[in-house]
Amino acid sequence: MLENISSVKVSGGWHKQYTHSSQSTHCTMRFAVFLPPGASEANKVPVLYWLSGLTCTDENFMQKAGAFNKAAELGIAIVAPDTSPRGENVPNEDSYDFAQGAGFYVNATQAPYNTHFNMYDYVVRELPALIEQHFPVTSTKAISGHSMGGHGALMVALKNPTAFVSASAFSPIVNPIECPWGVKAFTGYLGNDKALWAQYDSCELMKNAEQANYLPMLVSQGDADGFLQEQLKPENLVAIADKKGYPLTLEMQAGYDHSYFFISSFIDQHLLFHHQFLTA
Ligand SMILES: CC(=O)Oc1ccc2c(C)cc(=O)oc2c1
Repeated sequence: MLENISSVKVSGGWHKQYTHSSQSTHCTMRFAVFLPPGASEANKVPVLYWLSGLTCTDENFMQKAGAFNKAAELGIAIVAPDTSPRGENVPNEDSYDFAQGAGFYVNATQAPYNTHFNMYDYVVRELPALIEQHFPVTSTKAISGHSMGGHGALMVALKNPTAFVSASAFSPIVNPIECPWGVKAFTGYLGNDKALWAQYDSCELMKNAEQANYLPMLVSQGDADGFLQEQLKPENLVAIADKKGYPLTLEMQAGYDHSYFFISSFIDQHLLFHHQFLTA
């Protein structure tokens, strides 16, 4: 049961927010959807799923990315979930990079996180099913995200190559098992089983990808991003892609940082990238 909590007209389409009771995270979840002009049961549109980064909610991308004019022009719906389960009964920590606001798009195995922190199931299964049931969209999907959400987008696409037509990311954490944010989150959510960690690591997943399942992938990275060397390490993914002939394009952008100023500067390019596969 969806509860509509806001509806605002934008770029000729509609931005709407909803809450619902989630079977994956066992709490109330919120998401936002942008429906382009003309989307209807008679004219269903494809969907770009956007996964946000640490500390974000469904609102950051929708309010700051400036994606609506181009998405409206291209006829693409955008769905932005929250970045974690939330609420009084959901475990939390006094830190920006773990627990509420930092679900890392995994299914936690460790108590007390394993009841609610099942963001992988939520974004891969529950949310798309809900979206396809309640909105005028097709089942054709692409996925993108930023930082922790860039990790989520690439990882989810690599694990589900037939569910998505393309994947992209801004400033993604491409190798979480080899960076401080990822090690902290995976230890907390998944325990010490490094084989389980590898199942959520884009570099490890790309190493094992079969050519028949390769997806077009675009990564944008600012070279003035303070997290580039310690946390993000896009060169690790590029090395694997080059070795395997995986169709990954990394675009380094001079002078850009980790913020939504960067995302808003290149979101049109990412929408055009996805559009060619969403409409193929
Ligand atoms: C709105 C905004 O700027 O979001 C934002 C800021 C910083 C970060 C960091 C440091 C990591 C991340 O995963 O996401 C993220 C998002």
